[in-house]
Amino acid sequence: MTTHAAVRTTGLTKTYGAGPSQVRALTDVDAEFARAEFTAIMGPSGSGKSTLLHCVAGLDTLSAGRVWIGDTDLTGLDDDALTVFRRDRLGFVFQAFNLLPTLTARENIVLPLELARRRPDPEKVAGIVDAVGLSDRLDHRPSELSGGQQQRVACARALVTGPEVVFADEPTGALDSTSSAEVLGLLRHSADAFGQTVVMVTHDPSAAAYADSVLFLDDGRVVDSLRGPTADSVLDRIKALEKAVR
Ligand SMILES: Nc1ncnc2c1ncn2[C@@H]1O[C@H](COP(=O)(O)OP(=O)(O)OP(=O)(O)O)[C@@H](O)[C@H]1O
Repeated sequence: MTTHAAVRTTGLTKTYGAGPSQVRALTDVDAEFARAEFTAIMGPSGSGKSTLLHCVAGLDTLSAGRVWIGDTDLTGLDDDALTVFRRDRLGFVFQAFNLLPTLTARENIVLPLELARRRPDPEKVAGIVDAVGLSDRLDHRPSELSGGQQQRVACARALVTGPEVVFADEPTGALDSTSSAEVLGLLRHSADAFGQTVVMVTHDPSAAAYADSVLFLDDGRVVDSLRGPTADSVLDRIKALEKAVR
């Protein structure tokens, strides 16, 4: 299956649990995330944002439907193939940083290359370290870094393998506004300078304004989208959705 989009879903449905306690987190989601673009996913709490991100990133299984990354049907891969695919082709940034505490910043950054038994290209690694502005903190452990610095290490780690798609789940949720701007600037740069596709879940309209477009979810369905968002236009759209739901 050839597709122009970097990431595509058809009929993506996800339910948790069974019987009366079953929760339908996503219903029949058809979505496309354009190549080399930065897309934000927004929506009220519980609307299915994290579930969508986890399903398209191969971190969770679907109940129905399909997910393609480029020409690869993720739903057709077994667990081992999926692990290798995620390691080699995707990057992840989470709200909680998820760095290994006993490793230095430098060791955390190159870990994905080591896991893939790929030799770090010193020039490339230096370029990424430079882009994240951490050259003087590389020998520090995560506990010796600020939250913003830890998240920049996590971004460098996500970018070091040159992934096609970077998935970010509330990457600025635990950061102050200055650190948030640095991390969002990095994600923007990875789309603009490296042609990477970025898909980010956020609650924050000013974070979404860094994206090329915004996909709005409500109650497990895609209900709206917006190109060229600004913080104000995103906020207006959210208010309109809230009114429509009421
Ligand atoms: N592991 C799980 N088991 C059962 N229900 C779950 C599980 N994970 C999520 N859900 C439910 O699925 C729905 C969507 O959750 P999800 O976390 O994707 O929403 P969200 O939009 O990311 O929310 P938030 O903004 O609060 O993080 C919610 O009703 C949630 O309670």
